[in-house]
Amino acid sequence: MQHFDLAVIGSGTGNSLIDERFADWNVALIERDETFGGTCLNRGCIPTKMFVVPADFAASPPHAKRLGVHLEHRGSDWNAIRDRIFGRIDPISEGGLDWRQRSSNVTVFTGEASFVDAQTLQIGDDRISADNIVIATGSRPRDLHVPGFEDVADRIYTSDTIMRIPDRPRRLMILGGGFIAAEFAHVFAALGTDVTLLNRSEVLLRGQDREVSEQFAALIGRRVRVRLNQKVSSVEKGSKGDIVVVTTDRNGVEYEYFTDAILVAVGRERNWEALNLSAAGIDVNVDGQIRVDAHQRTNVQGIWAMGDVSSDYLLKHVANAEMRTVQHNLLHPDDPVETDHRYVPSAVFSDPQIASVGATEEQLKAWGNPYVVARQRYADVAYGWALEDEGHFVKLLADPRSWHILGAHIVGPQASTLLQPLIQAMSFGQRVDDLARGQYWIHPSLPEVVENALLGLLAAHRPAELDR
Ligand SMILES: Cc1cc2nc3c(=O)[nH]c(=O)nc-3n(C[C@H](O)[C@H](O)[C@H](O)COP(=O)(O)OP(=O)(O)OC[C@H]3O[C@@H](n4cnc5c(N)ncnc54)[C@H](O)[C@@H]3O)c2cc1C
Ligand SMILES: NC(=O)c1ccc[n+]([C@@H]2O[C@H](COP(=O)([O-])OP(=O)(O)OC[C@H]3O[C@@H](n4cnc5c(N)ncnc54)[C@H](O)[C@@H]3O)[C@@H](O)[C@H]2O)c1
Repeated sequence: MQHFDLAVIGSGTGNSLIDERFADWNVALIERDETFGGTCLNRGCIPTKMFVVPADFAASPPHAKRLGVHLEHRGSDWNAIRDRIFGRIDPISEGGLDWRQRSSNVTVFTGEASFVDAQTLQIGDDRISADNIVIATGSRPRDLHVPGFEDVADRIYTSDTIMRIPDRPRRLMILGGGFIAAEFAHVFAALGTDVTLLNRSEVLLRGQDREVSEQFAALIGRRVRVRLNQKVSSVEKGSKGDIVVVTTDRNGVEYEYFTDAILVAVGRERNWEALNLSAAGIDVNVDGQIRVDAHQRTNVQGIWAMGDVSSDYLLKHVANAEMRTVQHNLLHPDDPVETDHRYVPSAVFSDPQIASVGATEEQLKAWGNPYVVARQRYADVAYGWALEDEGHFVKLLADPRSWHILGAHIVGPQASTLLQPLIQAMSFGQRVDDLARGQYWIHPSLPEVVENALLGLLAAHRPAELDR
């Protein structure tokens, strides 16, 4: 049996862990998928955003029209878009595997890892042991079981498969109302597909500040058919070779939709089952989330976990932060660090785009936290006039005692970019007044919408002690 200093399970964020500081370590890297590099690179963040950019172009004519420019979306070449994206990504994945296979200190195992005991892993016919084991096995699309799915299985997709389809469907039914549903609704609608977004609950992007999710639903609802509070009860082949989706609302009323393809986007499951965690005595929550402490340690000495399989956040920047914690703690066992999960931002790259960090207004109310709130419309700053903006805004929540930002929520163009100074302010404890007036804001740039939101907070609620 081969023995290693370190075994890493999963080639997504797990692969990034093994940097040059581990050159003296004998490392095993185990990946069960034929594709190397994990979700973000191959079927997650990166390809989706590479689809969003052409979609943004395709969706631009109505925006341009408001400015007096007559553009026409005369069609998009799905094959060209898809092949450009994967023509860039696939070589990165293949090159990454090739490079790893040639590294002198890393042995790549292709196969599914499962624990034999706390220091031993079985991978197919190979059995290896390691002093330290890092679990970075990520997550996968959650299955949805609907009567009739098996009859149209060749036209049911998940985020893993839909980006590589040979032809863009004329009609697409998206099941779910979260991040993935929101992003693909934009992509396919912009490129010309007739999209229906069907969600079980009454809220899209649940978990966002309520005003943001309501505005998102209103704006995306102009471009795709949004149906809330409906559950799919069955699916069958239609007489014209299409798919008939039968849904039921809360009152038991049935509806029928006709579509050419279905995208199931109802959340993700953590990849824990195959690991045989009980053989190593590793604690796991009921939903398969491996339990870790702030140092990314599981309850078993020498076994670590990071990323989607253990994190509260299924986000790549969080997986990366957790990975840096594990790296440090492996290299400096006497000086361990913790992952900072205080201000985790996220963005939904749809149209409209959404970005947020910190608490929502609903959470602050529920927690009984005192707060002040300000809203700033894009339409009321100079760059918003240039955009002839309609319906986008920044919403800020702050603590009226400390004047620290408690939550920031943006719906509109460049939301993810605009949010960054607010994340920085929260992370470094900057106060609203310092952030607003302690620096220049370039005029007349779009970030003035953030500046004005900050000034709005102060104008509405400025305490006397902040007057200078
Ligand atoms: C469509 C989509 C879009 C996304 N967009 C964004 C975005 O814009 N921004 C963002 O921050 N996040 C985004 N995410 C989330 C992000 O992709 C994930 O949070 C991140 O990739 C998780 O990384 P990971 O290393 O934990 O897992 P993964 O990258 O999934 O890696 C886990 C690897 O482990 C392998 N594996 C699993 N079990 C075993 C086993 N037993 N043995 C061997 N190998 C195993 C898997 O095959 C996989 O390759 C998106 C996700 C999806 C699906
Ligand atoms: N831009 C980004 O950062 C980005 C993009 C895509 C995905 N992600 C990550 O991936 C995660 C998964 O995305 P997602 O959109 O699949 O999940 P999600 O958790 O964001 O949303 C799941 C949706 O499915 C619905 N749902 C759940 N079970 C259902 C059922 N049985 N029937 C019908 N509807 C059901 C929920 O009501 C919800 O609307 C996200 O939470 C996010 O962390 C991030």
